[in-house]
Amino acid sequence: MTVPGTAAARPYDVVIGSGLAQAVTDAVAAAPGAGAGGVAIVHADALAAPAADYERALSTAGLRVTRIEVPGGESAKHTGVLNQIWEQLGAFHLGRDGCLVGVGGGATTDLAGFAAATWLRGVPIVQVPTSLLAMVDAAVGGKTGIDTEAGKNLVGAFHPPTAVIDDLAALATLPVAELRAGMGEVVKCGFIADPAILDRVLAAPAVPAADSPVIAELVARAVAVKAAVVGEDLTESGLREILNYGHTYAHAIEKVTDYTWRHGEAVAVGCVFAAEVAHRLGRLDVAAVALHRRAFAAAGLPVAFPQGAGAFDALYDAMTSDKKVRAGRLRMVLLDGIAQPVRGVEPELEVLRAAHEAVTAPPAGADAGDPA
Ligand SMILES: NC(=O)c1ccc[n+]([C@@H]2O[C@H](COP(=O)([O-])OP(=O)(O)OC[C@H]3O[C@@H](n4cnc5c(N)ncnc54)[C@H](O)[C@@H]3O)[C@@H](O)[C@H]2O)c1
Ligand SMILES: O=C(O)C(=O)C[C@@H](O)[C@H](O)[C@H](O)COP(=O)(O)O
Ligand SMILES: [Zn+2]
Repeated sequence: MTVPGTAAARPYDVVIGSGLAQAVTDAVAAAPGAGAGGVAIVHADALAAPAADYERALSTAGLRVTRIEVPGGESAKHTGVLNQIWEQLGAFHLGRDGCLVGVGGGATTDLAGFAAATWLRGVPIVQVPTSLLAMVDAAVGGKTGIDTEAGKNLVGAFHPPTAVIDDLAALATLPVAELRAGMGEVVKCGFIADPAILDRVLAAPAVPAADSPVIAELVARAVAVKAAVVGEDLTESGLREILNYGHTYAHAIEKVTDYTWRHGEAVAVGCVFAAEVAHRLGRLDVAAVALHRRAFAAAGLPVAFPQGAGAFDALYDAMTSDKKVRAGRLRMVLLDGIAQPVRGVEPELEVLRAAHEAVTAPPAGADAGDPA
């Protein structure tokens, strides 16, 4: 699959398959500079074994290679870890004709991508996502960045990769709770653009096995949604905002829980929150709101945030850091129907509060609000 080029970026391929080690070496060879200035593999600690395999293959191809290990997960999206990467790139003398390779979940590809965007004011990166979430979303589209005290992803750059290698074999070692979290972004794509995703998830309510054809189909469908959008609007000046469906509330959940909620879990509740807002504005009917709860729950995801009960002010404060805010006004992506996203809706505070109450009340007779 190819992500179309824009005025600001070249087109690039997202290769989806199993056993794609050679594709990583080929992608580095095809990047501008072909890795001649050195190749630095930035990988999460849990991915040391595949990173070592890529290192061997790249060395065998005659390239100078180093590995930079970072902690897996959100805690690595910080200036301290980024600084260590910069120091190691300096010691390795990675040149403008060098290349980074990002290996890990979305936190690692966001971090490695930002290191690539900033080192020497920008060097190529080949992204090798190893979580479901990173394969369908984080590694595709060029949003890179880190978190700050003020909030999530507040420092970053648009820096598209030169290739993305989605090796589904990597999912074999991914903990099931992480696989489930990745379904949050997959189901989001179902609501904003591809209802066939919702049909698949509802037809078999369980997290699909990592090596199943269902996962392969869902990855292809979700990547197609993302590729089409970022191919039209890399820098989020318009259409790309639809990929942020559910994220206004999701990022607030992540911040107020100190990132103990996984991103994909928070996105699931954030989409239910957005549906509740849309319902109160007369945009979505009760059935569409219920469909949100059924689809995310079918994928094993939370559809409520009971811990947030009474915490509206803290969540609202976090929501005001949302990048879609303009002139101090919170702007949301909502739906006018399934696969009919609308951008730039400015709900009144009382609507937000009511939607918050609807998602913080524990669902009757269920415990679907707690992440695993
Ligand atoms: N840039 C974007 O467009 C974009 C899009 C969506 C999400 N994101 C970001 O992505 C991050 C979430 O990504 P995530 O859900 O992948 O979480 P993550 O990167 O935190 O990974 C979760 C854990 O799984 C481990 N892991 C990853 N792949 C593994 C594998 N194959 N085997 C064993 N362990 C593995 C990681 O090292 C980590 O400990 C968030 O920071 C979010 O903001 C960015
Ligand atoms: O690619 C995008 O654009 C998205 O909004 C995809 C989101 O799933 C992703 O979590 C993104 O990192 C959020 O970006 P932010 O600009 O709200 O920080
Ligand atoms: Zn997201």
